[in-house]
Amino acid sequence: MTDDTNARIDAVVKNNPVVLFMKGTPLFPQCGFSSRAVAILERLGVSFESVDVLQDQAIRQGIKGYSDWPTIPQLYVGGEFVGGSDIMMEMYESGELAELFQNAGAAAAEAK
Ligand SMILES: N[C@@H](CCC(=O)N[C@@H](CS)C(=O)NCC(=O)O)C(=O)O
Repeated sequence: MTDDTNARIDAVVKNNPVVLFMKGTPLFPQCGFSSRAVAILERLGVSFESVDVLQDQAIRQGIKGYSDWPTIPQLYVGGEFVGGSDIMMEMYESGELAELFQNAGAAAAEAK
């Protein structure tokens, strides 16, 4: 991955509380895994920034090296990699994902 791609990914991840790297857009996901990730976030009522990796091959490949995770979608909360759609689903079902967003929200509120 080039330094430029790494810097672009880093900026999106660090400057947005919740970011989903996905295929397609939340309105028109282009893959079942991305669609599932969007559905989980929408179910939790979380507002998020999305990045369509199909629009940028450098980001599509670069994000895998950035997180050391081989697939898309990828969820980042508070600058940290959380996981793909399987992990999101497990965390959603256990309540862990809702808790993560609550804690992230509390941290953002405290920082103000
Ligand atoms: N277990 C993963 C599966 C995701 C997956 O298999 N993604 C594939 C198809 S969308 C992928 O990213 N392949 C590499 C690529 O398309 O660059 C998850 O739950 O997120």
